[in-house]
Amino acid sequence: MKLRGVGRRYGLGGPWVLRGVDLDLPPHTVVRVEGVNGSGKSTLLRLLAGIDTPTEGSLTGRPRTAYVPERFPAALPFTATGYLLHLGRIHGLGRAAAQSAATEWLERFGITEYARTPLTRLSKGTSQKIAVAQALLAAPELLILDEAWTGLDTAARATLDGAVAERVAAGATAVFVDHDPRRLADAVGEVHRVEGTALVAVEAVREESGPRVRIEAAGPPGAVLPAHLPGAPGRETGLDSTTLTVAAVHSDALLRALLTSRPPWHIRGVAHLVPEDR
Ligand SMILES: Nc1ncnc2c1ncn2[C@@H]1O[C@H](COP(=O)(O)OP(=O)(O)OP(=O)(O)O)[C@@H](O)[C@H]1O
Repeated sequence: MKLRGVGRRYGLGGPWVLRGVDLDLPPHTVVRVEGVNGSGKSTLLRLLAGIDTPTEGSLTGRPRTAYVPERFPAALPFTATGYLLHLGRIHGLGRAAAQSAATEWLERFGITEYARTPLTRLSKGTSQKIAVAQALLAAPELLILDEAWTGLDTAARATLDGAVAERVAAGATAVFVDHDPRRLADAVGEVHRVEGTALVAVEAVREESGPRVRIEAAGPPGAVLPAHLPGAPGRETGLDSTTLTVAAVHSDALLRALLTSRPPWHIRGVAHLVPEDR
């Protein structure tokens, strides 16, 4: 998805919260959005999620999108499963697929026992698990997470981290805001900061100066590597294998992308590079 000249202000003649925002969301990428309190991070995420529209400028190329808002509207008249089924249908799943996805995500978050509990009777933590589960149900291509980890226990945070990694390895883009600067630190590919009304790209210094990993991969005869791979690895094609070099922060996502591509690639070797190897 591309944003060009996007601006948002609230009310007639209110101050601009965001203005002149240009942003490309590449596949296979985790994008962190930073900024001080009240700077416009949630405003940007709502625009990306498609639940708000810009006052000016354009968003093009809308992928299948799912969104975890900063605050989950817990007063809805559904049971946990009823809500997940409803959202699954909204995300385009058929009845059976929505049912099995709802069951799977209740299990993954360890809340199967609350399947029939009304949302209004769930604890804050369990409600937040439902808020996250509804976004993961239909394998979105763009996953927008506004402080989605807040209120989750340690196990659920790890489940969400793993789910983000799965989606990104499968080609999705994940955009998130979180108060913890270490959140998804090993997976973040791009950082953007809201400064004033502008969105500024933060240099991924860590990527350029940090450790790198070399992966030797072999595909079936004639197979071509996907054009977009996590971390945009350097490629060297050998006789019967390809050597990919990538910032270590992207190596897990790259390995997953190779192993889960169709047809899958075989991993012959993985080496951590020390600076003199480069
Ligand atoms: N629906 C709205 N109506 C009017 N003003 C709004 C609305 N939503 C946000 N704002 C204003 O827009 C500005 C940016 O708010 P936003 O919630 O996007 O910031 P944020 O960076 O996400 O803040 P925080 O870190 O506190 O969550 C604030 O001044 C806020 O008061």
